[in-house]
Amino acid sequence: MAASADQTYDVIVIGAGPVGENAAARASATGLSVAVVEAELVGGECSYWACIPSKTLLRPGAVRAAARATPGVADPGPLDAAAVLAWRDETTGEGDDSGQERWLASAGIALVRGHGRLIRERVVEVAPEPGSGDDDGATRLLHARCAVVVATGSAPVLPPVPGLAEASPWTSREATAAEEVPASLVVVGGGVVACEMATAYADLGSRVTLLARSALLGGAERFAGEAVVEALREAGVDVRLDAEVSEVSRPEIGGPVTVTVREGRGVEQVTAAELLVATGRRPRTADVGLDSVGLATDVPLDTDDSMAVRGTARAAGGRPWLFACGDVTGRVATTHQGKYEGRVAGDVVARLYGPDNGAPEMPPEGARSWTRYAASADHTARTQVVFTRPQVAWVGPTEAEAREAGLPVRAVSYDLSWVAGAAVTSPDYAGRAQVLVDTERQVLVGATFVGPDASEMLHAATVAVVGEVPLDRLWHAVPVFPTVSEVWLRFAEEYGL
Ligand SMILES: Cc1cc2nc3c(=O)[nH]c(=O)nc-3n(C[C@H](O)[C@H](O)[C@H](O)COP(=O)(O)OP(=O)(O)OC[C@H]3O[C@@H](n4cnc5c(N)ncnc54)[C@H](O)[C@@H]3O)c2cc1C
Ligand SMILES: NC(=O)c1ccc[n+]([C@@H]2O[C@H](COP(=O)([O-])OP(=O)(O)OC[C@H]3O[C@@H](n4cnc5c(N)ncnc54)[C@H](O)[C@@H]3O)[C@@H](O)[C@H]2O)c1
Repeated sequence: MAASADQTYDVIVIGAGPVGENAAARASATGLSVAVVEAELVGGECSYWACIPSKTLLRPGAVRAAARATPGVADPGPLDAAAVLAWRDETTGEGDDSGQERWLASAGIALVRGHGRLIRERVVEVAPEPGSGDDDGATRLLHARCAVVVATGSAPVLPPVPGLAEASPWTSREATAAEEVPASLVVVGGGVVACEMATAYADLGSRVTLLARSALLGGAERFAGEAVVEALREAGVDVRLDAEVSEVSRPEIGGPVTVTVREGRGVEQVTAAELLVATGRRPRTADVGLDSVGLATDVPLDTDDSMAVRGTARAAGGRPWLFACGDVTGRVATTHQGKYEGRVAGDVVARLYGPDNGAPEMPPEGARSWTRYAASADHTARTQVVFTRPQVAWVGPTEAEAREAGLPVRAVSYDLSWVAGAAVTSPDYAGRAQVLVDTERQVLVGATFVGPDASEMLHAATVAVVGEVPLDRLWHAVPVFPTVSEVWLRFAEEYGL
């Protein structure tokens, strides 16, 4: 459904990434009229330059490693890089978002292509983006009868290193969309993007150097980052920790790039065919017109747990009119957690403004925890998987974070290679898992799994954490023999049950 001329909708969502789409779908399903404004591609960063292409680039290496670790399976040899990149293109649709556009239409959601910006309360100006599709070159105004949801995502940050910007380095966009595999690659950063892309490009045959200023995967348990360092080194990646990049030089764009690195032992230069900078992202709030409604720009949009933006005037009846969800809030930067926030925002808007469709009553602010009207899991049960080899998957706080928050926790750790399921997976199976038990309440508050396919083991822990399942009840959740999930029995035994 293409929108035309200036129009009024019940709800306007700025940004049609995975998060905006979810907010729009939940609000629209209740009968509210909804328009989403998109400046680039419907589906957002995740579909074209982030989650989907990166996971496609990582999967062939994981399959090859599994084959190599299984007796009797022939070594598949080097990856066919051209075939991997072609599969990546297939999964991203090569930037064709017509499928997502059809999905919006089928859900009855209007799509307005262009750059959306608030110009006053509940009024969004949409300026055409060159080449963005069905615009007729005219700026249009969209009026929201009820609410505006900002879901504009985030953009990569380049640190202010002399010569870096001029060297035109790759960010995650270029790394996930590359048409060729560079012979050598320097990766700056030690977070999720750096670790995943170092793994993928080493798999694809690049000679990779990873420069991290501290340990790897700072948001995860330390033992997880250490396992990734070891595995990357085994895969041939030159991992340098405590390495500060002080200068970058690239005499010719497209030519070799030289990075000056300060390490404990002195100053060194590393030259490679390409440079990837993966030093974090910032919420995209600079050009959304937030100043027109009295909010600061270029900082994360501060929301409460109903995803209502704090600091804006309220509509009649004290109802909030401005909501935000996903990366733009700075709460959590993953697709799944952002989509959860999008569902919360959509449900809150629908309950506050929509027709009565039998949805549960919304409790007063402060009493909404664990209802569909509050993104409570953002605080206590956020989940993340890093698709390195080994994979790193966790829910809830790390042990250090839990202690800092004053929780009385005991960490119970177990070597995954000791369970029968590991022995029948591979003779070389390596991994570690840890749960955090709140010793006063006798429930799990966090868990970390490091190992092959750890991603698929996480959800059991998430259910236990969110459900606050008492340990003596968890004892009756009998894990299947011989699976790696038998570690759950070992956790209980180690804890003393
Ligand atoms: C390399 C990489 C790999 C990742 N892998 C994973 C993963 O495996 N799993 C995971 O959970 N997360 C992953 N993430 C994180 C994930 O991509 C983000 O958390 C997710 O995309 C956030 O969704 P969003 O809808 O908030 O923002 P986005 O996906 O960024 O979407 C925002 C949309 O808003 C549009 N927009 C912005 N401003 C305007 C405006 N003013 N007007 C109109 N439209 C506008 C943009 O064009 C975009 O389409 C990865 C990130 C990176 C960089
Ligand atoms: N599998 C996934 O869920 C997945 C995959 C990729 C990205 N993401 C999300 O995307 C977001 C961005 O990822 P990211 O890896 O860019 O950020 P990040 O915050 O995970 O890591 C940033 C890294 O850059 C380093 N750094 C920061 N400033 C620096 C500087 N000036 N010089 C040198 N190093 C510097 C930090 O120490 C850290 O190691 C993350 O929040 C992540 O959640 C998720």
